[in-house]
Amino acid sequence: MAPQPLTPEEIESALAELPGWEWDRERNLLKRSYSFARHLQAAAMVIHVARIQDESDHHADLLLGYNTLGVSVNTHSVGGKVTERDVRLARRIEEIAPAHGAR
Ligand SMILES: C[C@H](O)[C@H](O)[C@H]1CNC2=NC(N)=NC(=O)C2=N1
Repeated sequence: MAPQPLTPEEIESALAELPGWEWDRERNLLKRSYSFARHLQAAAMVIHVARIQDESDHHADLLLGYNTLGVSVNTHSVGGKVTERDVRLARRIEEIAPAHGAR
């Protein structure tokens, strides 16, 4: 069943428990930027996030920089809106970020 787009209140409520994540209202997506001491730490996190995304069949856009990793996500199947699937992916990524040295 297609996930329902979240209301602004639901998004803000979810973000309250996702430090560092923002709702880009213009592009209607959730985003977070992580920074690292070393490039390879950022690159290693990309692989881990990719595995999580394939497991959950929900994929963010990832932007790997010198010592940064940008994550932005919404749900394509409902026309690019923020749903519970995006919040769930953000929570999973937050769970693994500290072990990668992400700040
Ligand atoms: C066929 C496959 O299950 C779908 O295309 C999945 C893949 N990953 C996805 N990722 C995101 N962000 N939104 C989707 O609607 C989506 N759909």
